[in-house]
Amino acid sequence: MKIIVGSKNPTKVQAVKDVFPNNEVKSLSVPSDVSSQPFSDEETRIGAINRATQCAQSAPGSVGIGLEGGVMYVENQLFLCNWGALVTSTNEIYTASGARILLPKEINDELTSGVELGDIMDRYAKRNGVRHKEGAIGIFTNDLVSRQEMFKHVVLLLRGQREHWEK
Ligand SMILES: O=P(O)(O)OP(=O)(O)OP(=O)(O)OC[C@H]1O[C@@H](n2cnc3c(O)ncnc32)[C@H](O)[C@@H]1O
Ligand SMILES: [Mg+2]
Repeated sequence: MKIIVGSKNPTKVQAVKDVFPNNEVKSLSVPSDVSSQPFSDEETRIGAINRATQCAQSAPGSVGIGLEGGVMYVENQLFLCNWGALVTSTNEIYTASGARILLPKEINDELTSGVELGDIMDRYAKRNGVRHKEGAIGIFTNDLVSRQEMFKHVVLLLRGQREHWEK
């Protein structure tokens, strides 16, 4: 069974390889068909499903996985949110969410003026390519949890649900 991940972002591709070490894992750049910076749980989840569906349809018999990062409000405070989706070759859809952590107010202000989180994070952390490495979650957890590790947990939730329901 071939697995196709809907992104070239190494944190996402490597998370899938970690969870499916015995499968062929390919990456494919597909649009999420939601905003480049999703602003709710719902929008982020739909982005993940859209990516996974396009991957599954790109090669008959394969499984598609979509991973999407976004932000969401909880009682007027902005949190990082993450969603994953796994779509089978018969179009069964499994979804799971990842960790949520609070983002500082100054990031909220820049995001609402239209800048993408990935770009804000590089300036904020004075690092390069944060979205492809530790991620915002790495920066704000003192590098204890990386973006890849967070996505790995999401992919484990996807794999486990599929195994449970297809038994
Ligand atoms: O190439 P793709 O797969 O699109 O990877 P991406 O890094 O753009 O990631 P997403 O589209 O899933 O994330 C949506 C936006 O939120 C940003 N983002 C989400 N989580 C992030 C994180 O942990 N660190 C840095 N940027 C993050 C990301 O850079 C985008 O601007
Ligand atoms: Mg993106």
